[in-house]
Amino acid sequence: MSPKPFLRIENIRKRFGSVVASDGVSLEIDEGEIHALLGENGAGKSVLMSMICGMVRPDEGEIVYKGQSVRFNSPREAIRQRIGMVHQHFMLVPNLTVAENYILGQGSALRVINDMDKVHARIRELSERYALDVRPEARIEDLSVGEQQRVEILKALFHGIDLLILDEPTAVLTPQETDRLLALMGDLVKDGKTVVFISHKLDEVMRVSNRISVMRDGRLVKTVNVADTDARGLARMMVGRDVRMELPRGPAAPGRIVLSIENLACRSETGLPALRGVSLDVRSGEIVGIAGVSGNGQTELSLALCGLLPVDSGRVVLNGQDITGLDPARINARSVAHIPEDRHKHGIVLPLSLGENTILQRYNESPFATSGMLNRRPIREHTRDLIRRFRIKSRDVDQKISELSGGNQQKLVVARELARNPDFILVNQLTRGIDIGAMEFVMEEMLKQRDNGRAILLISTELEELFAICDRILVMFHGEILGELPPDRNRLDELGLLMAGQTANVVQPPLAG
Ligand SMILES: Nc1ncnc2c1ncn2[C@@H]1O[C@H](COP(=O)(O)OP(=O)(O)OP(=O)(O)O)[C@@H](O)[C@H]1O
Repeated sequence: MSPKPFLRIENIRKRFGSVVASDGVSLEIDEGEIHALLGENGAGKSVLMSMICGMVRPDEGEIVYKGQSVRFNSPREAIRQRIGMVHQHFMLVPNLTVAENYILGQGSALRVINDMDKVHARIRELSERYALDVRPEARIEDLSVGEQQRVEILKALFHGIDLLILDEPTAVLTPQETDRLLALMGDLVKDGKTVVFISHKLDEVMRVSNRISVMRDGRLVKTVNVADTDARGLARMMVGRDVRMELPRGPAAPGRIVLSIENLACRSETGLPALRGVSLDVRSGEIVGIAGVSGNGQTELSLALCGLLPVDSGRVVLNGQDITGLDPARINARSVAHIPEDRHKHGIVLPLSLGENTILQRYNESPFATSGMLNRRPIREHTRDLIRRFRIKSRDVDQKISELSGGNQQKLVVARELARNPDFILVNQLTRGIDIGAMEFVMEEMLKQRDNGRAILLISTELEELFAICDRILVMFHGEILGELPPDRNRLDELGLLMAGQTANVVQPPLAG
């Protein structure tokens, strides 16, 4: 007889108005396994996991955990039963320390650990045991995204968990941080814990999981052993068709210089030098990639280009005009599209509707407004058109964008920005959170924009994305451009060396001008 499953979900249903997020899902998780959950954007992965951790209440169905039927009314109740979840967007209070975040709202549950010294000691102990590098006194706002994620994971361990659910944990991590996280999952399992993680990255899913469940349209398609499948088969199961791993594309035909960056220097939000004299040109009809380990000035480069970070010295010239130091609205108005790295901070306004988000920068433009009044019909028609073309899974244009799945929010940002017919498109992490079927579509759209003469600067930590659509790749290290390479996968080693800051044996780009 097979052992009783650790967690059994039976015929779970969840609707949001007319959207069926879970349509009778049954799934079993074994104790001590790493179980990956795959599926297209909006397939219902996050909602399903949120029901297990008490964030969302199912309409119907049963969750049987450690042999008992359970129904959690809040994440706190789930944590009491030793189930923790780390969400796509972290739930930490930025101006508090790590330790303060952990005890926030704990009340009487903290009787056992009733003074701060003990809390700090416990955090240090767990941090050391799992090599998490988390300092209890560190303030959340001073930490990088990768560090904040480790703080979230340690928070779950601090409260004591047997089951850890991670929602797209590697989307925001560098390759090195990803390796570290995957190793951590292995360590947790060795300590008797069970891990469920959601991902769109088939290679990492294949690397660490024991079993993989694929969801589509609110249903479970299948659960497979990792040994019985491969990336191509998984992609087909997810999307329902074969996904091309290589995009066909013709050579670029670069024209005039659209964007010219000259010796740009600026500091990060925390006041440290971030760009140390960056110079580059982007011509019409080409996609220039910026590769690099994140934290080497890419964030500051994109923020400075769209007026969100002050420039210390140097110039940014767009279509022959100096735009250095202009405010974001003025830069926007000069035919610059921006697909930001952090969509919640710079891309969308969560409490607004899809329609309102679609015209964020055009709310006083014809046909969307006349004499300061919004025209609902053209806004709705334009939004509906984008939803249809980009296959954005949504209920209605008046729906709040916060109700969309993460990948569908990203698709809306990409669709909105490309629809503005910009001369220059600045992209930082194009496909973050987007499923592999939609990724193919979004990358093809970028190539179409290139062929229509747009100038595109694509900053990415995903080398595959850079190889797939860029015409040349520049490498950033310590706030400088260290070199340039063609998008040739055979030169991956050279690219890796440049990303690590080593310039020996690498051909330098010709001097600009
Ligand atoms: N609070 C909500 N109100 C309305 N609809 C919602 C809400 N939360 C989720 N949905 C809808 O439920 C469906 C499933 O969403 P879910 O976030 O689970 O998708 P996902 O598989 O995690 O997608 P992604 O890969 O893009 O993160 C989507 O159509 C989404 O718009």
